[in-house]
Amino acid sequence: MEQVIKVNDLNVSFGRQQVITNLNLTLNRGDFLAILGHNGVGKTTFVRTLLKQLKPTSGEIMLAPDTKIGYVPQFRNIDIEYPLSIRDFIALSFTGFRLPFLSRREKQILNEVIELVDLTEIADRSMGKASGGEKQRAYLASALIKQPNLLILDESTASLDPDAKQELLAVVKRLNLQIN
Ligand SMILES: Nc1ncnc2c1ncn2[C@@H]1O[C@H](COP(=O)(O)OP(=O)(O)OP(=O)(O)O)[C@@H](O)[C@H]1O
Repeated sequence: MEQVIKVNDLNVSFGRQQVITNLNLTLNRGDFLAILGHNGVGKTTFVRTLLKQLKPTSGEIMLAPDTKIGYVPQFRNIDIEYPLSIRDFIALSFTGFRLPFLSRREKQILNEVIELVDLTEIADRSMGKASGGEKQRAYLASALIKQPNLLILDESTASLDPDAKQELLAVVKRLNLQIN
Protein backbone atom coordinates (compact mmCIF):
# COMPACT_ATOMS: atom_id res chain seq x y z
CA MET A 1 0.00 0.00 0.00
CA GLU A 2 1.42 3.32 -1.04
CA GLN A 3 1.10 6.01 1.61
CA VAL A 4 -0.19 9.38 0.47
CA ILE A 5 -0.50 11.11 3.85
CA LYS A 6 1.25 10.23 7.10
CA VAL A 7 0.44 12.32 10.17
CA ASN A 8 2.72 11.91 13.19
CA ASP A 9 1.77 13.23 16.64
CA LEU A 10 0.24 16.38 15.22
CA ASN A 11 -0.57 19.24 17.58
CA VAL A 12 -2.12 22.51 16.46
CA SER A 13 -3.03 25.44 18.71
CA PHE A 14 -4.41 28.93 18.38
CA GLY A 15 -2.73 30.81 21.20
CA ARG A 16 -3.66 28.88 24.34
CA GLN A 17 -6.43 26.89 22.69
CA GLN A 18 -5.15 23.47 21.68
CA VAL A 19 -7.37 22.31 18.80
CA ILE A 20 -5.58 19.16 17.59
CA THR A 21 -3.88 16.90 20.12
CA ASN A 22 -1.50 14.08 19.18
CA LEU A 23 -3.23 13.16 15.93
CA ASN A 24 -1.83 10.17 14.06
CA LEU A 25 -3.18 8.81 10.80
CA THR A 26 -2.14 7.21 7.56
CA LEU A 27 -3.94 7.54 4.24
CA ASN A 28 -3.09 5.13 1.46
CA ARG A 29 -3.55 5.68 -2.27
CA GLY A 30 -7.17 4.96 -3.18
CA ASP A 31 -8.49 5.55 0.36
CA PHE A 32 -11.52 7.61 1.22
CA LEU A 33 -11.28 9.45 4.52
CA ALA A 34 -14.30 11.19 6.05
CA ILE A 35 -13.60 13.60 8.88
CA LEU A 36 -16.60 13.88 11.18
CA GLY A 37 -17.08 15.85 14.35
CA HIS A 38 -19.06 18.54 16.13
CA ASN A 39 -18.81 22.19 15.18
CA GLY A 40 -15.54 23.66 16.34
CA VAL A 41 -13.81 20.33 16.93
CA GLY A 42 -11.00 21.15 14.48
CA LYS A 43 -11.92 19.65 11.08
CA THR A 44 -11.14 22.79 9.07
CA THR A 45 -8.04 23.37 11.18
CA PHE A 46 -6.75 19.94 10.15
CA VAL A 47 -7.46 20.59 6.47
CA ARG A 48 -5.78 24.01 6.66
CA THR A 49 -2.74 22.42 8.28
CA LEU A 50 -2.66 19.80 5.52
CA LEU A 51 -2.80 22.60 2.94
CA LYS A 52 0.13 24.27 4.78
CA GLN A 53 -1.94 27.34 5.61
CA LEU A 54 -1.31 26.67 9.31
CA LYS A 55 1.85 25.57 11.09
CA PRO A 56 1.66 22.72 13.60
CA THR A 57 2.80 23.46 17.15
CA SER A 58 4.56 20.11 16.96
CA GLY A 59 4.46 16.90 14.95
CA GLU A 60 4.36 16.65 11.20
CA ILE A 61 2.31 15.89 8.13
CA MET A 62 4.19 14.06 5.39
CA LEU A 63 2.81 13.92 1.86
CA ALA A 64 4.00 11.56 -0.88
CA PRO A 65 6.36 13.49 -3.20
CA ASP A 66 4.03 13.44 -6.23
CA THR A 67 1.00 14.68 -4.29
CA LYS A 68 -1.11 17.28 -6.07
CA ILE A 69 -3.99 18.48 -3.93
CA GLY A 70 -7.34 19.57 -5.34
CA TYR A 71 -9.62 21.44 -2.96
CA VAL A 72 -13.39 21.76 -3.32
CA PRO A 73 -14.66 24.45 -0.96
CA GLN A 74 -17.98 24.52 0.86
CA PHE A 75 -20.95 25.24 -1.38
CA ARG A 76 -21.27 28.92 -2.23
CA ASN A 77 -24.21 30.06 -4.24
CA ILE A 78 -23.69 32.21 -7.30
CA ASP A 79 -25.85 35.09 -8.43
CA ILE A 80 -28.53 34.00 -10.87
CA GLU A 81 -27.27 36.72 -13.27
CA TYR A 82 -23.67 35.39 -13.20
CA PRO A 83 -22.62 35.89 -16.83
CA LEU A 84 -20.47 32.82 -17.58
CA SER A 85 -21.50 29.42 -18.85
CA ILE A 86 -20.66 26.35 -16.76
CA ARG A 87 -17.83 25.56 -19.23
CA ASP A 88 -16.29 29.05 -19.00
CA PHE A 89 -16.62 29.07 -15.22
CA ILE A 90 -14.62 25.81 -15.01
CA ALA A 91 -12.07 27.15 -17.53
CA LEU A 92 -11.33 30.04 -15.13
CA SER A 93 -9.25 27.56 -13.16
CA PHE A 94 -6.50 27.33 -15.76
CA THR A 95 -3.51 29.34 -14.62
CA GLY A 96 -3.13 32.52 -16.64
CA PHE A 97 -6.74 32.39 -17.74
CA ARG A 98 -7.12 33.86 -21.20
CA LEU A 99 -10.39 32.50 -22.52
CA PRO A 100 -11.28 31.98 -25.35
CA PHE A 101 -7.64 31.36 -26.15
CA LEU A 102 -7.17 28.02 -24.45
CA SER A 103 -4.54 25.76 -25.96
CA ARG A 104 -5.59 22.56 -27.66
CA ARG A 105 -4.35 20.58 -24.62
CA GLU A 106 -6.26 22.84 -22.20
CA LYS A 107 -9.45 22.41 -24.24
CA GLN A 108 -8.96 18.66 -24.12
CA ILE A 109 -8.48 18.68 -20.32
CA LEU A 110 -11.51 20.96 -19.96
CA ASN A 111 -13.72 18.60 -21.96
CA GLU A 112 -12.44 15.55 -20.07
CA VAL A 113 -13.09 17.16 -16.70
CA ILE A 114 -16.60 18.29 -17.73
CA GLU A 115 -17.32 14.74 -18.84
CA LEU A 116 -15.97 13.30 -15.56
CA VAL A 117 -18.46 15.32 -13.52
CA ASP A 118 -21.36 14.59 -15.87
CA LEU A 119 -21.88 18.15 -17.05
CA THR A 120 -21.20 17.70 -20.79
CA GLU A 121 -24.83 18.03 -21.82
CA ILE A 122 -25.41 21.28 -19.98
CA ALA A 123 -21.92 22.80 -20.14
CA ASP A 124 -23.07 25.73 -22.28
CA ARG A 125 -25.86 26.68 -19.93
CA SER A 126 -25.58 29.58 -17.52
CA MET A 127 -23.65 28.84 -14.31
CA GLY A 128 -25.92 31.21 -12.37
CA LYS A 129 -29.03 29.25 -13.35
CA ALA A 130 -27.59 25.77 -12.66
CA SER A 131 -29.05 23.75 -9.77
CA GLY A 132 -27.17 23.42 -6.47
CA GLY A 133 -25.94 19.94 -7.41
CA GLU A 134 -24.79 21.08 -10.86
CA LYS A 135 -22.97 24.05 -9.36
CA GLN A 136 -21.25 21.81 -6.85
CA ARG A 137 -20.12 19.46 -9.64
CA ALA A 138 -18.81 22.54 -11.50
CA TYR A 139 -16.75 23.42 -8.38
CA LEU A 140 -15.47 19.88 -8.33
CA ALA A 141 -14.56 20.17 -12.02
CA SER A 142 -12.66 23.41 -11.25
CA ALA A 143 -10.56 21.53 -8.70
CA LEU A 144 -9.91 18.78 -11.26
CA ILE A 145 -8.46 21.16 -13.87
CA LYS A 146 -5.05 20.93 -12.16
CA GLN A 147 -5.29 17.12 -12.35
CA PRO A 148 -4.87 16.43 -8.61
CA ASN A 149 -4.31 12.98 -7.13
CA LEU A 150 -5.58 13.96 -3.67
CA LEU A 151 -9.01 15.58 -3.46
CA ILE A 152 -10.27 17.39 -0.39
CA LEU A 153 -13.98 18.20 -0.28
CA ASP A 154 -15.12 20.54 2.47
CA GLU A 155 -18.69 19.63 3.44
CA SER A 156 -19.47 19.64 -0.23
CA THR A 157 -22.77 17.80 0.04
CA ALA A 158 -24.02 19.84 3.00
CA SER A 159 -26.61 21.95 1.21
CA LEU A 160 -27.60 19.47 -1.48
CA ASP A 161 -30.81 17.46 -1.65
CA PRO A 162 -30.49 13.65 -1.31
CA ASP A 163 -30.40 13.01 -5.09
CA ALA A 164 -27.76 15.67 -5.73
CA LYS A 165 -25.74 14.30 -2.78
CA GLN A 166 -25.80 10.82 -4.29
CA GLU A 167 -24.81 12.15 -7.73
CA LEU A 168 -21.85 14.09 -6.34
CA LEU A 169 -20.65 11.14 -4.27
CA ALA A 170 -21.02 8.80 -7.27
CA VAL A 171 -18.81 11.16 -9.29
CA VAL A 172 -16.21 11.26 -6.49
CA LYS A 173 -16.23 7.46 -6.25
CA ARG A 174 -15.73 7.15 -10.00
CA LEU A 175 -12.91 9.69 -9.88
CA ASN A 176 -11.21 7.76 -7.13
CA LEU A 177 -11.18 4.67 -9.34
CA GLN A 178 -9.89 6.60 -12.35
CA ILE A 179 -7.18 8.56 -10.57
CA ASN A 180 -5.77 5.57 -8.71
N1 LIG B 1 -7.65 31.48 12.86
C1 LIG B 1 -8.11 31.13 14.07
N2 LIG B 1 -7.74 31.80 15.17
C2 LIG B 1 -8.18 31.46 16.40
N3 LIG B 1 -9.01 30.41 16.63
C3 LIG B 1 -9.40 29.70 15.57
C4 LIG B 1 -8.98 30.01 14.23
N4 LIG B 1 -9.55 29.11 13.38
C5 LIG B 1 -10.28 28.27 14.16
N5 LIG B 1 -10.20 28.62 15.46
C6 LIG B 1 -10.83 27.90 16.58
O1 LIG B 1 -10.41 26.54 16.54
C7 LIG B 1 -11.49 25.66 16.83
C8 LIG B 1 -11.67 24.68 15.68
O2 LIG B 1 -12.17 25.36 14.52
P1 LIG B 1 -12.43 24.63 13.15
O3 LIG B 1 -12.87 25.68 12.18
O4 LIG B 1 -11.25 23.81 12.79
O5 LIG B 1 -13.66 23.67 13.52
P2 LIG B 1 -14.54 22.72 12.60
O6 LIG B 1 -14.49 21.37 13.21
O7 LIG B 1 -14.12 22.83 11.18
O8 LIG B 1 -15.98 23.36 12.82
P3 LIG B 1 -17.27 23.50 11.86
O9 LIG B 1 -17.90 22.15 11.81
O10 LIG B 1 -18.11 24.48 12.64
O11 LIG B 1 -16.82 24.04 10.54
C9 LIG B 1 -12.71 26.55 17.08
O12 LIG B 1 -12.83 26.70 18.47
C10 LIG B 1 -12.36 27.87 16.43
O13 LIG B 1 -12.95 28.94 17.09
